[in-house]
Amino acid sequence: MTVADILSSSPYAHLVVAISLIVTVYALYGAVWRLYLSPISHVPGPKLAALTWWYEFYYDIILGGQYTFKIIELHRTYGPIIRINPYEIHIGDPEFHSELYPTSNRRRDKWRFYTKQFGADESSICTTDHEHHKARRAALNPFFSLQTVRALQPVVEERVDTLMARLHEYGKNPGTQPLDMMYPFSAFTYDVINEYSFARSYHLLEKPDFGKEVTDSLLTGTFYGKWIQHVGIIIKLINALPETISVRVAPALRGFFKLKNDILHQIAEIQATSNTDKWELDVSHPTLFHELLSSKILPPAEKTAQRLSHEGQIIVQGGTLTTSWALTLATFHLLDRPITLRLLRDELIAKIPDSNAPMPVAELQQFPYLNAVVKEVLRHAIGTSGRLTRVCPDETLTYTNPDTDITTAIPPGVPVSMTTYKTITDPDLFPHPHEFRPERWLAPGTQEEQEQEDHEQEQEQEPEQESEQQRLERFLTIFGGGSRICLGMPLAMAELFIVIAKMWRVWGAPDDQRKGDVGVVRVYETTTRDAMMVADWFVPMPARESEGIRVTFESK
Ligand code: HEM
Repeated sequence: MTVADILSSSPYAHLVVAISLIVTVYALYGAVWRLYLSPISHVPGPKLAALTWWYEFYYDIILGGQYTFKIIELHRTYGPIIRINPYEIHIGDPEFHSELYPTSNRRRDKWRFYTKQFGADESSICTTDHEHHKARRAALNPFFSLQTVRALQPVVEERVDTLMARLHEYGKNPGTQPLDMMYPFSAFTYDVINEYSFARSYHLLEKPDFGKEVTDSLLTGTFYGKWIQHVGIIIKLINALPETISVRVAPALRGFFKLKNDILHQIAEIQATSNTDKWELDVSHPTLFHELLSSKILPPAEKTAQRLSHEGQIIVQGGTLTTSWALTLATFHLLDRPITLRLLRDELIAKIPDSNAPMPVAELQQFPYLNAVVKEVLRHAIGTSGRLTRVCPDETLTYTNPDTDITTAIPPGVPVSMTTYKTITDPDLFPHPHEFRPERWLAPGTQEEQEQEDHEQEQEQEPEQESEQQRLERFLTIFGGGSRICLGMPLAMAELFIVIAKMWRVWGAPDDQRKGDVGVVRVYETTTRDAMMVADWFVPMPARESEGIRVTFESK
């Protein structure tokens, strides 16, 4: 059959051929543009990644959260600056962090492809425009400032005491199953963020299974993130369906919908008391929504229930799994490397003679070994394992490769990202990166010697010279950086310091029993493999077959 035969065989044949031609020419032009004409065509990287999104899709969706690892491998092949998809550049040099995420007011927008994954378009974390984000963030900041967190420490402490009581009760029953620590710690962080922000506690800590379903649904939500990012239509379709149908289509999202609805419901309740004498009176302390609804910074359009619910949703999601994973890893690593637990307990017992006395965070943060443990725990926990992408709309960034002295210009408007996981596992910065070594954060010598040394150095050195420890801290970019730095950092730090101090002040390991201990904690069939990230679902995920970080408690 000739082309002429085909064209004359159907009245639509001409149309089909014309459309095919247009699509082919368009695809060819797109390919040529991406490979040779794009403003970032000069940046090294695999041609396939520059040509098509399917490259990233393959690693993240088909192989499951693997692109972060692939990016690190690509850096080894192509150098510190690479192109990782048709539009985005990735930088693997930790020194570039302060340039990409500056603390000054240089504009840093976000990229829609990055923000899509959170499924809460009107929240601060998803706000692409720099100035718009600044306004939204300014309204949130006072509620999560260091001062507010310290003032609301009793809210955190009440939940820590409940957590401790639950663990003690658990340990009284020798026949009970080992505990996957992610559940009690997630119950704790979930209760805290809800009580702290919305004066509402779900009391997951009091539930027999520590509210496992809630933690599982939050984990499922993170799994959907990459799908939403790559196949955005999914969330649109699910949202367009009536909820009764959407929970059937995606039953794993049931918990997520409940979270959204609860938040919307609470906002409506608070809005209803506005301008009445019930405003603030029906809760134990002002809530985030009281703060936002009465904000003088935000215009009315920013105070809609829909927008505030997006803000609330991110705060609950962001405030739960990140910190609970860090606490879970702290439990494992301290028990897995007994010398670290022994040194920590020496310090806690010496500095906190009465284990029932209040432990103000500001004081705990002065304990050198506890500080080192928290930093090392954060480094292992990674926080957000995915790359953080920014767009500089009005400046040309330049990156100079320190090995070759070659400078690459990054035109305005190009999405650029860095990955904290790469930095904190870099053996040149953190030797034996997968080992738990709090001592890397301590200066050599005793604390007193070090203080003396620091003092002498201060006298001798130019003020801008940084010590090795300060340099390492600069690379501990777990909370992000610049104007978009984690909102909940002071709260997360308070939770980590208080829980680790309170727990290990009174619980010992089998070979480390002290006077006044309430019991013994043992690792149960858990190895370092269970504590390692093997997939990046924006938060780090351990191996699928892992049964979690499991321990047993034996109360005295
Ligand atoms: C160890 C615990 C935590 C880690 C490692 C962590 C990490 C991060 C990181 C890396 C970002 C920046 C994301 C970006 O650049 O797009 C971020 C943002 C954020 N975090 Fe956290 N986070 C933690 C705990 C918390 C807690 C307890 C809260 C509760 C309030 C929270 C709420 C948020 C919010 C609302 C944002 C968005 C801020 C904005 O865009 O202005 N996080 N977090």
